Amino acid sequence: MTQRLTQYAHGGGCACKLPPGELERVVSGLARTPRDADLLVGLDTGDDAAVVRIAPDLALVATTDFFTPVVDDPYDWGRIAAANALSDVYAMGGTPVVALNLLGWPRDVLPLELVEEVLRGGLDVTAEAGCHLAGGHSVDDPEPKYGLAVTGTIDPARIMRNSGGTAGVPLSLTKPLGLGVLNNRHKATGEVFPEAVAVMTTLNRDAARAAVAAGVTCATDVTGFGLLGHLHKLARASGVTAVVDAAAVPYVDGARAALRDGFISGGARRNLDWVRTSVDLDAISPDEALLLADAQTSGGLLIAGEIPGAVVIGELVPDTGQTVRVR
Ligand SMILES: Nc1ncnc2c1ncn2[C@@H]1O[C@H](COP(=O)(O)OP(=O)(O)OP(=O)(O)O)[C@@H](O)[C@H]1O
Ligand SMILES: [Mg+2]
Repeated sequence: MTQRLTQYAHGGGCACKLPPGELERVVSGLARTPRDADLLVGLDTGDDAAVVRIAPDLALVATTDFFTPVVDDPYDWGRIAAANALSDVYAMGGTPVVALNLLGWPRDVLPLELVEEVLRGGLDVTAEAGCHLAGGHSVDDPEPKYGLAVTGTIDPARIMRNSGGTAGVPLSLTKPLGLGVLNNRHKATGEVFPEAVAVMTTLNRDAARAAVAAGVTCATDVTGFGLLGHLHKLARASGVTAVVDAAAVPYVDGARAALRDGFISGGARRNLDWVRTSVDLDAISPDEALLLADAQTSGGLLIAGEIPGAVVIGELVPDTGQTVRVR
């Protein structure tokens, strides 16, 4: 491949998100806007998507996500970005219905054939999700960016909120971690990690369906703030403490080696700095903490409950004064 897409990105995938503390500061003013009763999920708890009731038994789910290239292959990047954008609908328990492309492209430096591959990847994944891809918006941009705005539907009585967790419930994770360190290694060396690409392009659809069917009321997806960051948000919003068994957390092959070889992202360190004062990490090594804070792209669902095929990584307990305790 002559053009390495990741070389045009200052940071890759969900690791290019604004750091969590800064994001909460900039959106806090918006959350103070008076809220209509039909806005079932708004900005209050920083949940995965907005949910608006439009009929007694029907609500819309709306979300958007886009980011810089996370892999060099344009088709794979398109698939990953689309799976990631759809994921926020699944994380609420919804069904995606229509998606619009969001595209930034440095038209002077990168050939248009590459964009066609990116968009083909996005189209294939939205089609797999049974979601229409029916438009978009494109700008000339020094840095390539791609993602989707997605609208879906949801049963208002079966929303999985990040604030819906209760003590005594197990915590499950549906995809392995380590995507951030492996993407970082790929960007630095060009090595390809097919297992990581397979994980990132897998839809969270089946996991979400299983969770909704099991009556789960609390879930989120694990993306740029890492497992520790998203678990911190979930526990804080739910008013509980999340206990994690570090040894039970699954990783993609090669993740530990990538950490050992120094391919940790700035995002992982920022995530860790953000949660450090609220999280008890005394039982694990600094390296293990970095892996748990590793910024994921198109990661799995973190579910307060159990579903077939997901790994139980801990449980929710009554609030101990800290949001997360790793043991
Ligand atoms: N510029 C913005 N204006 C208003 N709200 C925003 C803005 N950026 C983010 N948010 C909101 O802040 C919250 C956290 O955003 P964030 O992108 O971390 O979560 P997310 O949508 O679950 O993303 P993902 O799971 O893909 O990483 C969400 O409720 C999101 O809608
Ligand atoms: Mg999310």
